[in-house]
Formats: sequence, structure tokens, C-alpha cells
Amino acid sequence: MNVLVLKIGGSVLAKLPDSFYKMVVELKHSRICEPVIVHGGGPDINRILRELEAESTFVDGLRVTTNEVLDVAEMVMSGSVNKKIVTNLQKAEGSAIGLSGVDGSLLQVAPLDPTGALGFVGEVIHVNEKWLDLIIQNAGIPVISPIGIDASGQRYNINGDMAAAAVAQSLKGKLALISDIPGVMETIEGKQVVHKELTEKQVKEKIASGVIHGGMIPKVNSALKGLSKGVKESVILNGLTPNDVKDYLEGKEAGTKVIQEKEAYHV
Ligand SMILES: Nc1ncnc2c1ncn2[C@@H]1O[C@H](COP(=O)(O)OP(=O)(O)O)[C@@H](O)[C@H]1O
Ligand SMILES: CC(=O)N[C@@H](CCC(=O)OP(=O)(O)O)C(=O)O
Repeated sequence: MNVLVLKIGGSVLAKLPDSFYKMVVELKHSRICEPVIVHGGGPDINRILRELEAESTFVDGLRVTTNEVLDVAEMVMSGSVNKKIVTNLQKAEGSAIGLSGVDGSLLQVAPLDPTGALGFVGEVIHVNEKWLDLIIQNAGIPVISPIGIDASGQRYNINGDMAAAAVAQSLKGKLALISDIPGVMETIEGKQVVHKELTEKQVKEKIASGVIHGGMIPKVNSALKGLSKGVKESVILNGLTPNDVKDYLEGKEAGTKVIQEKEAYHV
């Protein structure tokens, strides 16, 4: 099975053109690959938390998740965001099935930070992929909200990029992290460039120097972690130019590929 996990970032969700969803359905119908969607929803969670006057804080791009924040994250992502994506795929004549990591214990998690400083933030330790196989084999496109569950029934908030990497790993697929930027950017000698490829060493340097910051940190780290655990390829793409995904699948230049250490590197 040739799986492409597309992680749709909250940054780009509201701006995605219809053509994006058509492109995903076309991938499925033409059997170019089996698309599986994992989404985020950070900006929507922020908005509802603000309305409730219950703001949250972030550590290295991860939201510190109290019980109250967890409830809001689940309501927003497993409710509103998930169903919007499912609806958009149905409108594009796809057959989409929405589920969260809680359904069928799809995403089994453990606390990411054992000190408890991040609260209910989970790390995926197992993907119950039989549910995904079931949907895929029945011509469906799974749409996954990144809320997970542990053995005791406690729910956890999972960073969408990390959830997507875990799903790509379990399905041995490719991972495309779709955001609102053309890739990992840097200003070099006064000129903004988009890196075509980054190795683990370069990623670490760019995080340390602050070039990669905020929500881009879990993105590049998930891309790297996935690669070391069986993900075929990881790439960061711009959702506002849906041709990026096709270009990437056709082997053309698009976005930023995160790769394991290798020979040459070019901007
Ligand atoms: N070097 C970088 N290149 C591009 N974007 C970066 C970089 N460092 C930080 N960012 C930020 O990361 C954001 C993407 O992360 P995030 O907002 O979490 O996206 P998403 O919601 O798509 O997961 C970009 O919109 C940008 O503001
Ligand atoms: C633990 C953690 O940080 N979870 C994220 C889940 C949403 C997400 O990842 O959204 P984006 O794709 O928009 O970044 C959060 O609460 O914001």
C-alpha cells in the first residue's frame, strides 16, 4: 500500500482552496497513492480559549494542556475541524471518514513529558492501524484528529505533526506536512530562501540559532523522527499552492524535504 499521510496544519485550514480537496480525492481515485489526512487546529483552539478567557502557553511549539484546555482541544479538533475537512472531501466527491485517536484507541499515547510540565500532552506509542486499513480498503479517506488515549482511558492532546509522523510510520508511508509557508525559510545575505533539503544536523543548528522556531520546531522534529522510524520520506509543503503536492509526488522540486544525513546540500 502506497500511503501518503497529509498533515493539514491549522495555519492553512481556513485558506485551503477547493482544489486542494479535489487534488486529494483525485490521488485516491487515480490510485496514485492512498491519502490519509491528519489535521491540527491550533488557531481555532486559540480563538475558543480566548473567548473563554482561558489562554494557554506553549513550550517549543507544544501547548501546555490542562484539563480545561484538553476539553477545548477535543471539542475544536475532533468536532468542528474534523467535520469541516470531512465535509470538504465529500463535496469533492471523496468518501471521507472522520475519527480521532480516541476512536477505537486509534492513537495510543503516553505522556510526552514525564515531569508533567506539559500537562496532558501525549506521545503516540501505538497506532491501531487496523481501523485505517478498514477505511482505506473500503475506498475511504481517513481524516484523523490528534487527540489520543492511554490504557487507563485518559485523553491527551497530541501535536498534529507528531500524530501524523506516527501514522505515517505505522503505515510505512510518506509524510507531507502541509502548512502556510513554502517550506523552511531563512534570510541569507539579505535574501529570503526556501531550503530544498535539510539534514538532521542542519535542522538542529537552525533550531539552536532561532531560524526554525515556534510551530516549525515540532514540524521538523516530527519529520526527522518519522524518517528514523520507517517513514519513507518527509516533506514540508505549502497548502496554498496545491500543485506542490502533485509536483512532490512527481519528483519535482517542492517545499523542503527533511532527509537523513547525506552527501551534498543545496539551497
Ligand atoms: N524557518 C521557518 N520557516 C518557515 N516558517 C517558520 C520558520 N520558523 C518558524 N516558522 C513558523 O512556523 C509556522 C508553521 O507552524 P504552525 O503555525 O504550527 O503551522 P501549522 O498550523 O501549519 O502546523 C509558520 O507559519 C511560521 O510562522
Ligand atoms: C500538544 C499540542 O501542541 N497540540 C496542538 C494540536 C493542534 C495542532 O497541532 O495544530 P496545528 O497543526 O495548527 O499546529 C495544539 O493544542 O495546538
